[in-house]
Amino acid sequence: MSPSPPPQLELAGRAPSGAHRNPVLSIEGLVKRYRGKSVAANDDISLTAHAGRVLGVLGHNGAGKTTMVNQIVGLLKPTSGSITVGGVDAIAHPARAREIVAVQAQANVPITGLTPRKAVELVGRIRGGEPGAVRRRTDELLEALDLGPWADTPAEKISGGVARLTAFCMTVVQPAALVILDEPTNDVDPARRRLLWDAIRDTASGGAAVLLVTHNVREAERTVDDLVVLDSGRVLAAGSPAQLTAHLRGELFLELDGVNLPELPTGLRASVSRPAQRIVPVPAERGAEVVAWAQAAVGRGQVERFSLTPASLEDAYLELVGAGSEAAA
Ligand SMILES: Nc1ncnc2c1ncn2[C@@H]1O[C@H](COP(=O)(O)OP(=O)(O)OP(=O)(O)O)[C@@H](O)[C@H]1O
Repeated sequence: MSPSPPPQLELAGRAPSGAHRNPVLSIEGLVKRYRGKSVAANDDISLTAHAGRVLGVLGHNGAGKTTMVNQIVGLLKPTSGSITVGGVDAIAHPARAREIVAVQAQANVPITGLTPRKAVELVGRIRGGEPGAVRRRTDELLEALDLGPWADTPAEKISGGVARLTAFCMTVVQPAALVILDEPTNDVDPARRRLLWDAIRDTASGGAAVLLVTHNVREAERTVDDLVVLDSGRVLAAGSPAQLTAHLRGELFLELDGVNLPELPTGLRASVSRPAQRIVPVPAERGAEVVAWAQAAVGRGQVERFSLTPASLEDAYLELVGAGSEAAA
């Protein structure tokens, strides 16, 4: 049985209860066509981001995420549509809008000649922080991300992951109304990635609207309040993780790993089929039967490993953008 189609979901980041009436970022009908390209990189995107909330933007390679970010910060001029940041028309007045935005770009800013601590303090001072406060905030961030061992190491000797975390600290060392993070977890090890997700939540708790661009659907599920799923430049779905997965309630997902996978039980069909992996939606009432079937297949050596779990955001995402997504692999 294949999962039922996703319901019509409300448009991105709309305040769930009217509690967030003043969006920090509001995008309406955004279109960007690169010269010489027939397909729009952003095709009628609308979304809002609110203070105190994390808005995740999910989408696989080429979905149009970075194009959207570059327009918000004035690096690219939209073909049409509007972008309002803190009440300022960000297309007409990009410099004014940028004053209240902090961005961690996909590529790290080079900090050659500095240490992580010096780089973070320097940005804090450049952005108008008082020296003592910047020092304290830098210490706090370095500790929160367990960067102590590298804090005073020359940039030339730090790893990609430490450089990525340093770039995050540089972005949030001074408060900003809108914080944009473009793939902040790239290259970061699993233990520090958890710390980083906590730090991202703390950034929103501190009052910022956080726009988080990520491929990491599994981890984003625990961090974001609202989500926008982009595909081929368009908003495919938007809402909270609970809204996006609601139609899959009562559905379980069987994941099978092995090089000689057997035929599935009658009536079941894989939604993801890779050479040594299947992901199979299973109605909850067939759970016990399917576990017995999978255990028998393990006994015969046809399945190396299996799991049966409730639907996750990743399952909903795969259903939306298609199983071939690199993002979800
Ligand atoms: N400067 C450019 N000129 C022409 N086409 C571009 C340019 N930058 C991006 N594109 C195209 O626009 C589309 C969206 O790209 P974009 O980089 O915004 O996607 P993305 O979701 O950020 O992808 P990724 O996750 O790989 O960074 C792609 O088809 C890409 O090839």
